[in-house]
Amino acid sequence: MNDGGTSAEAGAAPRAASRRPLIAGNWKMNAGGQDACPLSAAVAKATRELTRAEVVVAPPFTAIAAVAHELAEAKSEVGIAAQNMSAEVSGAFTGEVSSGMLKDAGATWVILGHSERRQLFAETDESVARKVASAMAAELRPIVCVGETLEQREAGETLAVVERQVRAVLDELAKQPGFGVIAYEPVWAIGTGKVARAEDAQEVHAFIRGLLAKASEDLAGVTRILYGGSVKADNAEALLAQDDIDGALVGGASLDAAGFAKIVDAAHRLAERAEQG
Ligand SMILES: O=C[C@H](O)COP(=O)(O)O
Repeated sequence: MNDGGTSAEAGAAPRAASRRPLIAGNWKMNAGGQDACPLSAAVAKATRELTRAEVVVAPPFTAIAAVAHELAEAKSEVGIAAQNMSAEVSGAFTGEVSSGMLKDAGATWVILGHSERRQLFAETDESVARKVASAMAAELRPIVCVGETLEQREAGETLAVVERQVRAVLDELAKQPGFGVIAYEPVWAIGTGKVARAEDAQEVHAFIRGLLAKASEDLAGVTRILYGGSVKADNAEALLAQDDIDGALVGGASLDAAGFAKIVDAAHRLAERAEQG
């Protein structure tokens, strides 16, 4: 990828055994009603044996409690993420949902700073950083999304944009290395079917790891960096095989349990192969 220069060294830390691949399904504003439980049950069933990968689903707020109940009944290891939360703990914030409410409902993860939140709901690096701090204080694991728009990419600004977004949350993530996750999602690849070339994605992931290493080598070694943007069963393996791609944040393809399970399977098999040397 030809992009503007920045200072972080790429690929600062080798793939660590502690970075179990994580495949998270962001349902976005879908499957928030009657369809949430059958979908989560189908994901649980289809991924049960794929234990080398960690699996998370992110239903809309309205379905979190029902999905948590469904997964508990199934004795499933599939985790639950919310798609957003308030940085505030409680009070007069009509329409907002706090970290405590999400935990009570059964979430242990929260997606923060998704590009749809940044673009459509005016979230900024500062507001995302506040949310990350609030989530971590409540022991809710953040999946922090970063990524450039097409315009920024074409202007050669990819690494500068990603650096700015990562730096905004670096101090928080460094407080508890490995607790939070970063998802690199080039905005032009989200929901468009235009997936980043694996080597281009790897370059940005290595760059992000280099930024983490500036805070601490430990942080760089244990932080999982997911790729997101039109990940599907047929392109997952090439992406997940990259040294610094530790999983995927899947949108559209996570609404089909069988297709989603194929992505999890790719991560599981790659991890198995890596273990066998
Ligand atoms: O959170 C998920 C991403 O926005 C990717 O969505 P997508 O897989 O539909 O492109």
